[in-house]
This record gives sequence, structure tokens and C-alpha cells, in this order.
Amino acid sequence: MKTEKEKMLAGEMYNPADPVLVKEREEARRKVRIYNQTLETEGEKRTKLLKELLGSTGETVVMEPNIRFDYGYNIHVGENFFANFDCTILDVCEVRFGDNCMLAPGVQIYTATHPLDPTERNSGREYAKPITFGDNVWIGGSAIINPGVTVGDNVVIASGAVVTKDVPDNVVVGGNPARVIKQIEL
Ligand SMILES: CC(=O)SCCNC(=O)CCNC(=O)[C@H](O)C(C)(C)COP(=O)(O)OP(=O)(O)OC[C@H]1O[C@@H](n2cnc3c(N)ncnc32)[C@H](O)[C@@H]1OP(=O)(O)O
Repeated sequence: MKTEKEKMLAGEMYNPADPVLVKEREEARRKVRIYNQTLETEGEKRTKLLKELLGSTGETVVMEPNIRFDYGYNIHVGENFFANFDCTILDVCEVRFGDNCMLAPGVQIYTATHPLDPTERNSGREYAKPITFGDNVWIGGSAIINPGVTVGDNVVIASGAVVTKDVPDNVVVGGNPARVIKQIEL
């Protein structure tokens, strides 16, 4: 029989009150708190802590505090990753970034979701859907990326966008719900 963690990672309904998962979220919060208390002069310490927290990184990974994650280990970032202040990643399922991705302040990436049916939702069980970004993606300030979205290469997500559907390569998307604003000619 699958554990609650295995169900969670597979995108199936699972119980977030499972003791293993509660402990892992506590551990992530502890590490995130320590990270958020680092000084602006402690670049090396920040890199070391991020490499411990995240599932995988390239050599260069910079995130301005404050950061917020659920587990951390479900986040995989490619080479040359930068996130500006106050980004939140609810990594109940995997969140993958390619190389050269950049997040503006206040970006929110949510793999987590809940049943629409209130009886099911009130049971406390929930589920999540993975989110994937290609290479060379720039996400503008306060954009929200919804569960299950796949974003292509060379994409710009405008500030304040709510991305509810997959985004193809080489486009700027914006608005709520996000739509293609323009093509990027390469
Ligand atoms: C690490 C860091 O990133 S820190 C920096 C933080 N900065 C930001 O987050 C800024 C993000 N920038 C944006 O959102 C910009 O608007 C961009 C990059 C998406 C687009 O810029 P441009 O290519 O110059 O687009 P331009 O201003 O010509 O607008 C094109 C169309 O998109 C619309 N548009 C532009 N921005 C947005 C937006 N955020 N949401 C919705 N629509 C938008 C414009 O109104 C315009 O519409 P129209 O053709 O009907 O007139």
C-alpha cells in the first residue's frame, strides 16, 4: 500500500496530517526561518542553505529573503536561478525550472489544491499537480502560477498574471487568466 507521501508525490488524494509529512514540513519551516534570518553579507551561507533545502540546483542559485516553501525538496532549479524578495513556492508536488530563470518579487507558485466538493474538502484530504518551467523564463512581480501548469522556453510572464493554462515557447503572457500578449521573435 502507498504511503501518504507516495500518494502526495503521485498527485493523488493524500492526508497532509500524516506524521511523516508534518515532520518534513516542520523541518522545512525551520530551515526556511534560518535562511530568512541570514544577513545580506552572508551570500555563501545562503547558497549552502539553499542547496540543502532544494531538491536540486545549478551552481548559481540566489533567492532574496523572505522565501516560503512547503517541503523544499520538491523544488528543482537549473543553472543561474534568481528569485527576488518574498517568493512563495508550495511544492507539494514537483516544481522544476530550466536554466536562466528569474522571479520578480512576490511570485507565488502553487502545486497544492483542494477538492471543489465541500464535503471532500472538509475531510482534510487534498492533492497537488506538478509545475514545470523551461529555460529562460522571467516571471514578473506578484504573478501566480496555478497547479499543473507547464511553461515553455523563453517565456515572459507579466506582472500580476494568473497563469491557469500551459504556456508555449517564445511568448509574453499576462492578465487574469493569463493570455498571450505577444510573440518573442528570436
Ligand atoms: C527579478 C525581477 O524580475 S525584478 C523586476 C520586477 N519587474 C517586473 O515584474 C516587471 C514585469 N514587466 C512586465 O510585466 C511588462 O509589462 C512586460 C515585460 C510583460 C511587457 O513589457 P513590454 O513588452 O514593454 O509590453 P508593452 O508595455 O508594450 O505592453 C504590451 C501589451 O501588454 C499589456 N501589458 C503589459 N504589461 C501587462 C501586465 N503586467 N498585465 C497585463 N497586460 C500587460 C499592455 O497593456 C499592452 O497591451 P496593448 O497592446 O493592448 O496596449
